[in-house]
Amino acid sequence: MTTILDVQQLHVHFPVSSTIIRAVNGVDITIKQSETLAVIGESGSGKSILGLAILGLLPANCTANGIIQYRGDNLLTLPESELETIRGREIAWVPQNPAGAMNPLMTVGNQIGEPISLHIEKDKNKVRKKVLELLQFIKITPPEERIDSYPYSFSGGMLQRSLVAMGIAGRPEILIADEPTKGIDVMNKQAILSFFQTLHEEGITLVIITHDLLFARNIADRIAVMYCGRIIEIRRKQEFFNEPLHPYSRGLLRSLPENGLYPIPSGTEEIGDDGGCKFRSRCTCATERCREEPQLITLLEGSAVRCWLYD
Ligand SMILES: Nc1ncnc2c1ncn2[C@@H]1O[C@H](COP(=O)(O)OP(=O)(O)OP(=O)(O)O)[C@@H](O)[C@H]1O
Ligand code: NI
Repeated sequence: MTTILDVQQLHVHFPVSSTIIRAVNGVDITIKQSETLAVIGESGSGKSILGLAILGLLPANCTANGIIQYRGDNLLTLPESELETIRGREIAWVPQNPAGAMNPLMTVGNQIGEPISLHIEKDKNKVRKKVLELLQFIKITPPEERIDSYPYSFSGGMLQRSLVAMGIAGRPEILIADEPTKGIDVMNKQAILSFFQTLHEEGITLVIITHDLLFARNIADRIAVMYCGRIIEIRRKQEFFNEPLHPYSRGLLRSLPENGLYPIPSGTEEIGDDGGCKFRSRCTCATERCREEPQLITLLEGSAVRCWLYD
């Protein structure tokens, strides 16, 4: 399969008072055209910052280094004007927090239509027709009655689905969605799952950032696990759920209700940036060697783990 996005040695650092938060700390990941990749990992592991770095939407108070190769360009060094033409049209972002992400003073229809009129179609009537189709697709019905509504009149699930519609309105090659199922009920989750499946069938490359392992299992071709700003395991979905390799991944799966809800132990000591494995204070398999940072060890094509157990 062809590579659509190649991230190499990505670092995103936030200098905060006397220290540096290494939100993304050396991520290497190759995303294949038309695959669905789920990025999982606990809160603060750097998932959203990784997504924002790809979109060129990082906050101003950070520094980013490395390579994000897309069609011959390093997105990290591309001028803002060029990033603007890529954003929405080629790579789109579905942000977390639907309520905060929409403009309360603009109708939902106009917001969904914006990427279409920016990138695809100037004719207002044709844009409206496309927005109606999108509303139908995300099951906000009847579209004719909903298109001129303001966000306050939508439920959380409807707003979340509207954000997905905004993301796909510009017909992007790559859609990156940040926690698309957060805080929504089972019905809405099911609806989001089926839109993503349809998009996947249409060949759109999907990167889904999620806490929800079961959602990841339903939707993904591959699973990438982040821990402290690094990818510690990336595997085909089936392999990952059958036999997770990294001790942290094994802990994640054991914490699922169906596997007994065993919690991952919290660390006994705070591990600073001493160059060793960040998980070692919580790891039951840790040895002396783990004071040294493990490399990402490639197992098969597209499959790797960062742990000395597999060296
Ligand atoms: N604007 C910022 N200034 C300083 N630190 C930040 C900023 N944004 C994020 N961080 C830090 O970067 C790290 C990674 O954050 P990120 O939002 O990517 O985590 P996440 O994996 O998406 O977490 P969650 O699952 O809670 O969304 C965290 O330690 C966070 O505190
Ligand atoms: Ni996040």
